[in-house]
Amino acid sequence: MKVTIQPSGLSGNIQAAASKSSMQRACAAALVAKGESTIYNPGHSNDDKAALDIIKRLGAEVSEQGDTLVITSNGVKPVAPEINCGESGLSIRMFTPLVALSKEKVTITGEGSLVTRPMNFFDEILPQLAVNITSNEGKLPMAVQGPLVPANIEVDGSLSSQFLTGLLLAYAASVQQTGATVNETVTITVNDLKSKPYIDLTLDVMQQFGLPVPENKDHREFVFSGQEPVTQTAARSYTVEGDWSGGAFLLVAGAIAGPITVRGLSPVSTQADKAILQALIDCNSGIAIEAKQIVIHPGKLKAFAFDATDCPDLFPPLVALAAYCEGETTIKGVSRLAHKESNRGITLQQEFGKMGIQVELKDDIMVIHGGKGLKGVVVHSHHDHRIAMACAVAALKANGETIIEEADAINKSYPDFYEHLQQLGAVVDTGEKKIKFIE
Ligand SMILES: O=C(O)C1=C[C@@H](OP(=O)(O)O)[C@@H](O)[C@H](O)C1
Ligand SMILES: C=C(OP(=O)(O)O)C(=O)O
Repeated sequence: MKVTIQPSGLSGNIQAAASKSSMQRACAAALVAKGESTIYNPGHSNDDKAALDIIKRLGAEVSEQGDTLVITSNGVKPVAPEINCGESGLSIRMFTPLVALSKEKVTITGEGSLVTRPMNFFDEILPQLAVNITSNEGKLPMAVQGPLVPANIEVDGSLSSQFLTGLLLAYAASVQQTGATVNETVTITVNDLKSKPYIDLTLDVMQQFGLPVPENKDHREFVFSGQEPVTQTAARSYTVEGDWSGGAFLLVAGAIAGPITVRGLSPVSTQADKAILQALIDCNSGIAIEAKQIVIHPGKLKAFAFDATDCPDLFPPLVALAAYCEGETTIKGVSRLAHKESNRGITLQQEFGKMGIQVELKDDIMVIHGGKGLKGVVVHSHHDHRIAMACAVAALKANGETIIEEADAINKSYPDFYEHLQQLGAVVDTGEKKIKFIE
């Protein structure tokens, strides 16, 4: 799918989409926490759909009640021999240890970029937890057979925090259901953990679903205390948070082409990408952060310095912002980008290069030479949702029309993104005819 964007000014209000990080964790927690979970504000991105399909295949029942989902689960009880994680890195890394809670052998597959993303963490770690695993040399497909038995282990957290998210949920489920560590403790020790706030989100969701929460010793050791097995748990409800990762694109769009007001982003969220606020302040955009909304408009934008090591998904919106900031913006953490949906350091360099913005990669630092104007050209998403969204936002003040190829990549995290830009007044042609109903 091609999307064409004309230079546009924005105005008005928009509600941020549901966070796939929050929604996918809620699906996993509802599966293992047992009993009934009511999920408010559920997301409908492809990654969210993948997570819902996975929990159904692992035995949960999901019913839609208006805008709400009710998930009923009796723990991990696979009803299919295979789960498909679509293109979701979080789903595969979070659900693999959960699948391994069962004694059934389950095959784990995925699609698109996921088949080339590294999973060898599991080849090394799961056998230490009594799980049989086969993989395609550290890639998909994998097959696992448990039941996983929590043990004291030491893991590497430098490639991704998502593996740790999966282990934390699996240990919590096992401790709660089998009381495996009654009278003792069990510890996951993590070396060089990156994307730390994502682990805070995991612990927050575990707590909200009544799962045992380990003691977090400086993001270095996670210590579960023993407890008696729990057979019955009370019903619970969870509201999926507004998405700071997708919301960052809206906020940058406001800083480039606003004024706009973004609602539904909680200032007290543990989401990593809330850190976009600091960059928006540092670059001199006009921003007012209120309890229930953020109002943002362009200022005399200037270059800024930012460390995105723990919030790597901010690179694409930050590059779009930096392109409009006078001077050399530096962003640290490029090495975190190699194994996302595309190799994002390179794809940002290529696509913004086409728009006339020089992006340099110097070891772990990205330098963006901004403030000289952007050309309206044809760019390509590399089938990466965040590259498509970065290009779309950058296009808003280019000197002519921008065409984004494979623009439908946004469905992975933010299917309503182009529609939201249109609602804010951007001239965006998605090739889809809109039928207007007259009341
Ligand atoms: O746990 C999560 O929800 C995520 C963690 C991050 O991955 P890494 O931990 O691999 O950096 C992030 O990039 C990804 O989009 C979502
Ligand atoms: C990298 C991403 O997601 P995941 O790793 O879950 O596929 C992302 O959303 O940018």
